[in-house]
Amino acid sequence: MIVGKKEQNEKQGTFGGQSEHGEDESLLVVDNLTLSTPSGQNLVEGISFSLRRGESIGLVGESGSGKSLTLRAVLGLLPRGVRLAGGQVRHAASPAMVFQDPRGALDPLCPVVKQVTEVVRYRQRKSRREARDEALKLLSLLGLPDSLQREDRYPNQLSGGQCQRIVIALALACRPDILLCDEPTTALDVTVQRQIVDLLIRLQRELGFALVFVTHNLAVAAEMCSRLIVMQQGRAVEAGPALDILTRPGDPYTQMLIEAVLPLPESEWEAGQKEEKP
Ligand SMILES: Nc1ncnc2c1ncn2[C@@H]1O[C@H](COP(=O)(O)OP(=O)(O)OP(=O)(O)O)[C@@H](O)[C@H]1O
Repeated sequence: MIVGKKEQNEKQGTFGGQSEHGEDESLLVVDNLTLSTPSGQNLVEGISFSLRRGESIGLVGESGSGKSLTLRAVLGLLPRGVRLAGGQVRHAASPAMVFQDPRGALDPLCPVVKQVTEVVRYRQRKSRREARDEALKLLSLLGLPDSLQREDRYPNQLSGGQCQRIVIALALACRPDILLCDEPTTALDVTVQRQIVDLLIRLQRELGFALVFVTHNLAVAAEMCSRLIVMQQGRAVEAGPALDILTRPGDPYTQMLIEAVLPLPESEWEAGQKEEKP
């Protein structure tokens, strides 16, 4: 069952606001989520986590481990052929999603500033003029060049990194309390990946949204997120603070993912230092 704030409040009284003890409640609770095919094959099994405002969690694992399906269940958009077979997702605020393929997520026939303006206008209920001003502010926040703001550029006139920034702007135009990112750096080259990771870290600090970050790259996840869930074949094999998982992996699969991250080549200076030591 995927339940929003209003329904949840009706069912359990306090979810999404202050608890009876005055503590802040979670913005998102994924409780024993199980997704299956119509024939009953489980694709995701028993995934649980919760997030408060400003917290971040990374879902890590190899291709096909169930990360994207988990994220889609949080968004409430399961693909055809996948059904909720057990558990529930409860959110106290509506999430927005940054998809993996930035070009595919944009309308190729509409100038990018107009795309952001339309989302601001619809989601923030602003006039066309106010919405365009707000859209331009968002684009500056995302570090897009002024030229892009003055001229009406189409997605095919932008680089992959610029398209990904526009896709992030579209998600932020919804003023989300929960941001879902599905491998947002996979389609980009390594230097642009770095910029997008830094951008998301800065935006989360400034705007305070809760973040669910899906990636197969353990190093990126550990940098973005304070907690990790390591998934294999639809199940969580390990979950906990990112640092603990990286330094003391409890499961051989996690160990294998850590070893799959290539170490940086040892610099000549470091090599020299080692040789000098007795
Ligand atoms: N619409 C669908 N119908 C049937 N099976 C599906 C469907 N979508 C995904 N699956 C299966 O569910 C499993 C998990 O898929 P999912 O896309 O969540 O993996 P993932 O961990 O996100 O992989 P990747 O990193 O490659 O995106 C896979 O075995 C996949 O084949």
